[in-house]
Amino acid sequence: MSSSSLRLRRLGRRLGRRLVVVTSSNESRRVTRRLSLTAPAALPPPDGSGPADASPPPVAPVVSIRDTFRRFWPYTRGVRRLFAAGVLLAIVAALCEVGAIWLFGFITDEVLSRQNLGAFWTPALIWLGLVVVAGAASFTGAYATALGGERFLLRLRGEVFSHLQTLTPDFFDNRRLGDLMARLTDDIEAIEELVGSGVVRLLTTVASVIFFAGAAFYIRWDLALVTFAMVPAFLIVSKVFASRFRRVAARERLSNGAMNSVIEEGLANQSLVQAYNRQETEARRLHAEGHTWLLANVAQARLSALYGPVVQVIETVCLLVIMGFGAWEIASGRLTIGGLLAFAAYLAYLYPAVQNLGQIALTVSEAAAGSDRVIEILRTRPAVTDRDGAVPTAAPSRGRIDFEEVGFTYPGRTVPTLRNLSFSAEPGELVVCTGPSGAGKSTLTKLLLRFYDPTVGRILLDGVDIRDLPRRSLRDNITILQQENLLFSGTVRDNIAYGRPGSGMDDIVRAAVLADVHDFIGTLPQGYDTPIGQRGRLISGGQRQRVAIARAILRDAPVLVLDEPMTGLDARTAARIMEPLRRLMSGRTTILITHDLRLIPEAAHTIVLGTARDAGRPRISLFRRRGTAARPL
Ligand SMILES: Nc1ncnc2c1ncn2[C@@H]1O[C@H](COP(=O)(O)OP(=O)(O)OP(=O)(O)O)[C@@H](O)[C@H]1O
Repeated sequence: MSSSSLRLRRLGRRLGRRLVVVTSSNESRRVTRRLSLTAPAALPPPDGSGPADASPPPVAPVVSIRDTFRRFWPYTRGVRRLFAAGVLLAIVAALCEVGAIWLFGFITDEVLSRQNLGAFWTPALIWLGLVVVAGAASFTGAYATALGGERFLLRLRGEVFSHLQTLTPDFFDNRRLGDLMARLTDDIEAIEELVGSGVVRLLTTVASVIFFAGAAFYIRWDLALVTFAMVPAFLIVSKVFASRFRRVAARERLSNGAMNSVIEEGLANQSLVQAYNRQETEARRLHAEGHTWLLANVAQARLSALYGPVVQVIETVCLLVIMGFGAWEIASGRLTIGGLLAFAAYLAYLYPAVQNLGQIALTVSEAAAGSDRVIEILRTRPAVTDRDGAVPTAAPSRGRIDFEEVGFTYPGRTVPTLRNLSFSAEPGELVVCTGPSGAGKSTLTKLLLRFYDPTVGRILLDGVDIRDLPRRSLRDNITILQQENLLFSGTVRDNIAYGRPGSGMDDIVRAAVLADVHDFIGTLPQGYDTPIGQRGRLISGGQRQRVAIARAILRDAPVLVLDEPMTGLDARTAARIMEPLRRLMSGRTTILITHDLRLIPEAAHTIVLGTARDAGRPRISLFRRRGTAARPL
């Protein structure tokens, strides 16, 4: 085999491999990662109005590629210029490559064949110039496309996240957090690959195919026709391998997900694992999942390794065909050696571009599957919305609360959780809500915060039906303190200031003093700037509770809901919290949910809720009034 044909083969192989193998494996990995994460999602009703977020998670609907574009193309506003620049610059780079290959043929004929060094310099310099321009264009184009794609992702992710924040907590109770996270990451990337960089890739690949095929035709149209007959072979091989890649990569993603959950669970529950001496069990679980992952990866590697030689065989057949016909054309004086080499080089660029087209088609249809899952979230309506013309309450409100004949049944349930619940809390008054587990005490809080609306009856704040208030205004008037108070992983100061963003240090310290946590904060290494770890795990339960009380004091809302504030605390810690709690409750309308009847002062109003065992009876079985005076604990 001549050195020029060897060079051609190498050139063809290198280019082909670069454009084909890498793309295939990366794409299929990405695509299958998404497939493996496909999880139950809510199906919108046929009228397209979307499911309410309280519905159970069904399967995501199938959305056509056109609908996907219609839905997400508006998000490219502001970045379309970047995408257009990406396309134009990629086209410039491709044109430069066409020119460079032509010069390669020219140098072969005019310089090498004729051994005329004088004719070398000008084309060599132009070639170099073209390569520099192609490099600069391709760099800038890739940069513009990446920038556009990332901005698109940022906007879409922000939009989906904001929408998720409008959905009631029940939506999240019915979903797997990991699945939602996958939608916010992988699935949104899939949409970008379809609507953003996918479009750029498609246009530039089509342009490349036209340029390289046109150039090959220009050199020898009959030879081009013969060699183009080989194109379907690339497409078939590409398709066969891509589908296998997808299946294998899907297995890899599945086992990767399973392995990650074992790691996540094991690490999250470290104290339980160690306390129960289950380290070996966890290690065995990880090994089992890791082994499945290993098998899937080996299968993937096997396919990748096989793909190269198969493509190489087809390339060699192409090359031999070109050589055979080329030799004949050269012999009959219709083609020069330089022309033949340039022709072969054009094909070396053309074949991968053609394969890329097949790959794009696959990616596009798979990416549409990911976009279904995001559309499904965007279509989900909040179970509770603001009424048109809802007017905010006076800020702050007086804090009078009325439950009037309130009844509530959770979506999908038949037995009501609450029935005929009526009580009033005057401004500053304490109402204690007690009853057995499952009686609906926390449900009452959810209704007050409008996470749900009552099925019957109504709830009033200062005499206004809370359905007539914007939810933001309603919730600004209510502070909730739960059994397990949720803290963030920031500093103590961040966590207290969360109650009222923009609070000054003086206010934060005052709240901490009232919550009896200031002295403790003083013992921390960095005082108020000490990080408190994930969910505040670096401080004790009682300390967490007092930080949460400081946060609630800073928030300074007229209505306070305390949901089992002492649960999980020992008697001494609970006693320590009493005083700050009293200060917090003082002057606020307080609904205290508790099992602990010792907490109930004589003067408080008490609501006792019934349980499901009270078959046939109203859930709210008793409303007792022990007194009328409003008194803190
Ligand atoms: N999101 C939900 N969907 C369906 N049913 C729910 C939901 N949340 C709670 N329930 C049901 O409603 C009933 C009341 O629950 P709730 O949490 O209000 O009880 P609770 O009195 O606060 O109980 P505990 O004292 O144990 O905290 C329970 O039977 C519970 O299973």
